[in-house]
Order: sequence, then C-alpha cells, then structure tokens
Amino acid sequence: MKDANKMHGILFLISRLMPVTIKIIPGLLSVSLIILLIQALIPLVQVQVTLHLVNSIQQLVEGSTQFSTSLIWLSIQGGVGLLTASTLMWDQLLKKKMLFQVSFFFEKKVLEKSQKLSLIHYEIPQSYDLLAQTNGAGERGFQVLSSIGIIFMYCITMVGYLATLAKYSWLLPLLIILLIIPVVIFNIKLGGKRYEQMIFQSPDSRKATYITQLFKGRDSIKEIKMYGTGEYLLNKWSSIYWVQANEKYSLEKKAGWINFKLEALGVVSILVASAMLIFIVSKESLSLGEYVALTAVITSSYAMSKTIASNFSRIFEDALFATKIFSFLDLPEENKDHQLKMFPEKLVKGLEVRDLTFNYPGQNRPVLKNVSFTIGVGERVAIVGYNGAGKSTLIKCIMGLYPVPRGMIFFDGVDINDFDRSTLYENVTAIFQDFVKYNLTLRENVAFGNLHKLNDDFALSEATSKAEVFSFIDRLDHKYETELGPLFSGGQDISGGQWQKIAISRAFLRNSQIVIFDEATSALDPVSEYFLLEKIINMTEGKTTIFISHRLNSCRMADSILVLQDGEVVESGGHQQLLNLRGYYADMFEKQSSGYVGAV
Ligand SMILES: Nc1ncnc2c1ncn2[C@@H]1O[C@H](COP(=O)(O)OP(=O)(O)OP(=O)(O)O)[C@@H](O)[C@H]1O
Repeated sequence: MKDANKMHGILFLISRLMPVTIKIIPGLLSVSLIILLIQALIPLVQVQVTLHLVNSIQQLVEGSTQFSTSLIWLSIQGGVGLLTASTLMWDQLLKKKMLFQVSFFFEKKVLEKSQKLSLIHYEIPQSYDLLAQTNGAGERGFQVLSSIGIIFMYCITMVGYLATLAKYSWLLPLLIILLIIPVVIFNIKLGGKRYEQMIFQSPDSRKATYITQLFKGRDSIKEIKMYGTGEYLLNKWSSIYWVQANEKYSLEKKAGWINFKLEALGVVSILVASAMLIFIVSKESLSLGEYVALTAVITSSYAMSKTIASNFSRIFEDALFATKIFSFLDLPEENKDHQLKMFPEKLVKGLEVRDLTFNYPGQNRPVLKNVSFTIGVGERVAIVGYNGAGKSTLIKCIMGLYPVPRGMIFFDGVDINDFDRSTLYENVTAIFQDFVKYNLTLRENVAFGNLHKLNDDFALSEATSKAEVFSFIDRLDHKYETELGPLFSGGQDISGGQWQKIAISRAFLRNSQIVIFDEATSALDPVSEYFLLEKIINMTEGKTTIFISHRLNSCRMADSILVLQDGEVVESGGHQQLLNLRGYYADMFEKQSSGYVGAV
C-alpha cells in the first residue's frame, strides 16, 4: 500500500472515529483532555522548580540564603511529584473507562451488523478475513485517539522545552528538531510495515487459529484421535506459526538495526547539545540550577521525541487496523434502498420461483439453472436430488438468505426483494440439518423459535410435544431450566436426535406460514423420521411445507416432488407419477428400496 493511501486511510479513520467517540463519551473525553493539559504543563513546571531548588542549594552553600528557602522548593517539588502521580492515576482510570465504552460500542456494532448482512457474505473467505480483522479493532480505534492525545500532550511540553532552550541558543532546539524528524519518519514507516504484514498474514493466521480450534473442539478431537491426524495437523499449524514468526522477526530485525542507528544518532546529538550547553555555561556563566535544568530538558526532549515517534508508529498500525471496522460496517446490507412491504398476513397464491439462476460469489458455474416451479398455499412439496444438486442453495434463496436478482422469486406475486426481511423470516422458517445446538437452557433452545414465548410454558409444551420431545423433557430434573450441552458446568448433553427434535420444536413455536425442513430429520432413525415427518405434515395442516430428505420413502407424504439434478429441475410430480416416469426419481427410489430389501 502506498504511503499516500495509508495516510488517507488514517485521516478517513480519524474523521469517522472522532465524531463517534465524542458522541459516546463526551464527558470523559473533556475531563481526559483537561488532565492531558495538566500533564503537559507539569514537566515545564518541574524544570523551573528544579532550577530554583538547585540554585537555592547553591546559595545555601554560599551562605546567601536560608535553609527554609531550599525546603520550600523541595516541598514544591514533592507537591509536583504528587500531582504527577495523581494525574497519572486519573489518566489511566479514565482511559480504561473510555476504552471499555468505545470497545463495547464497536463490538456491539459489529455484532448488530453481522445480523444485517446477507448470508452470502459468509460464503466468501474475504468476509471471514474482514470479520477476523474486526477483532479488537474498537480497542485499536481507541488507541489511535489515545496516541493522538499523548502526541498532543508531549508536543505542548516539547514546545515549552524548545522555547526554554531557545532562550540560551537557537541551535539547541534546532538540533533536537533535526533529531526528531528521522525518528518520527522511521516509526511511521515501521507502523505501516507491521500493518501490511498483519494483513498479509491474516488468511494463514485464521487457518492456524482454525487448526487450534480443531484440537479444542469435542467433535473434532474425536476424529483427530480416531484417524490419528493430530501430528499432521500439528505440523501444519507449526509450519504456519514459524513462517509467520520468522516473517515478524525479520521485520523486527531490520527495524531494530535502523533503530540502533537512530539511537546512536540520538546519543551523538545529546552529546553535542550537552557540549554546547557547557560552552554556553562557560561563556555566559549560567547558574548551576540553569545548567542542571537545561541538561534535564535536553535528555527529556530526546526521550519525549522517541515517545512521540513511537506513538506515530502506533497510530499508523492501529488506525489501519481500525479502518477494517468501518470497512465491515460499510458492507451493503440486505435490501435497504427502497420502500419495503410487509409479508402478507395470509398468503393467497403462494410461492413462485421463475427462471432462478444462482452463482456463489467468485464462481462462474451457476449452482441453480433456470429453476421454475410454483407451490400453492397449504401444499407439501418434497425436494430431492443427489448430493450437491443445489437443494439447500435453493432453500436459502427462497428464504431470502441469499440475494437473488429481481423477477425470480415471488410470494403472492410480490418480488422477494420488496419484502422487509424480518417479516419474511417470521413467515418463512427453516430447520436446517446443521441447526444450532445452543449450550443454554432447554427453555431458551425452544424459545429461540419465538422469543415472545420465552416464559409461556403452555406454548413451549405444545411445541415440544408436537416435536415429540415432551416426554423426554418430563424426565429432566430441571425441566425447561436444564442447561443443555457439554460446554458449561452442569450442562447435560443429549443425543443428536433429541437435539434435532428440539430444533424442530422451534419451528412449531414460530408458527410461520411456510415451513421448510432441510434434512432436519436426518439424525433420526428411519422409522422415527417417517413418523415425525408424518406428524409434522399433519400438524402443519394448512401450512405450506417444503422438505428435503434423502430418504425417499418420506416423499410419499408430499403432494408433489421436485427432482433437482445439477442445479436444474429435471422432474416434478407426485410419487407414483414419478415412479411411472422411470427417470431419476424412480432410479433413486429403486436403489434405496433395494438397499433396504437386501439388508433384510
Ligand atoms: N459457499 C459456497 N461457495 C461455492 N459453492 C458452493 C458453496 N456452497 C455450496 N456450493 C456448491 O453448490 C452446489 C450445491 O450445493 P447445495 O448445498 O445446495 O447442494 P445440496 O443439494 O443441498 O447437497 P446435499 O444433499 O449434499 O446437502 C454444490 O456443488 C456445492 O459445492
């Protein structure tokens, strides 16, 4: 990335970050600014106090002043020391408080934004990288402001220092300014390089984190043990780790070497400045106090210039990092750009899919090709096809989870893009094969289907009994308050089929007009699946039901069946009709039936 672009990125960040921060923490920010100002002035006061203290001691030795004068200056020095300590404490406390508030604000924004993005963003690696880069970005954003504050504070002190030195010789401040410039430039470049490295390493870092999570996950460690893939994965992780560590080390080595040269330059400059000071002392007979104070000013100026430079470096690193948060927050949201309609309270015509063609981002080959069909209100439709035929993709398009161009999906003749998403999701519900097992209470697991019913035990019982899970709940000691899953203490894990039935009860609680079961019963044994599907179909009487199942026996219950093959609808009709057709469906059905017959 060019330096000009980086600079632009930082200015962009500051222009967005500042107003937000001022809005979130106006009071804390103002108090912090006052403390910064006090902190900036304290070193200037300290210089004067040191000067007077040393002079008073010299006068005491010469017998021209009282002991009490030195004591007064000593007490003032102590007071300034206490003031320094207390401003430092308040500065740190305020920063912590501001950090919590700013981080919370941005973390929350990222989580809120994640819900507003189309699911399609989660199908592409770039989005995952961006999402990963938002981790801690709020904190980094705050660090930018904090670094600006520190630079601002030190600059005020430096101006005071340089003005003090200029009173004795203009060459002294010039020398210090000449020293600061290369240190600042170097640190800015270093910050940029560290950032570029972080972005470059981001995909592999994510992979390394993913591998470590495989070792920490219950399901994955099971397979790692069984297949003995631990060593292979460990090696993969180690190689990523060391490639990245060596890259980082190499950058730090180069930086360290340049830093060393700058340090050497700094030492020489300090020596030159001190020599100039001794020269001035010899010429203009400065007091001992002035000499001591000016020496302190020169050494502190050098230390401060390094702090200013390192904060510039941090700003570059943190700001470029924090811009990611705005890149993420600026991602386009689901249909926000036009007036949206509410989903019909009661569908009349039903669903129409017209010439639907769909590609995943970055893929040339369409996964769905000219898919067309209609589903009337109350109809039960099964979608079948081999693995990878496009069934789940079709479902996600129908649900509005993937964006589709206008003119392809309609509910009661209204384009899907014209519906307010929340009302669409309320009315078109799916239970997926990879449903979520919330490691929370059973109550929450069921009520996540419809949070308004969280405390409505009657509704929860109705939903769970429809999903045939009620009797199992009855046996649990804490009933709906039982914590499910193995992740937290006291959690009770349950079987895959029980988890699946709980997920199905969520759909019953939701009471949508269109219910979709995407292999939602696959964890059940074939008999349970058949009976549960039969029950579901009876329970969902009057509702439009779509189900995907690889067990074709279940398709007998459907009013019609759509057969998908390589993204196209190749057959449609009733069970018997398709068997008579002796095409794909009949072939799949016969292979499955012969499997069962052979097994008997
Ligand atoms: N995120 C993605 N990016 C690119 N291609 C994808 C993505 N997800 C799925 N695909 C591809 O889209 C095609 C259809 O996948 P889909 O999951 O819809 O099939 P399916 O019929 O539901 O399969 P299954 O019966 O195995 O669940 C497959 O070829 C798959 O490889």
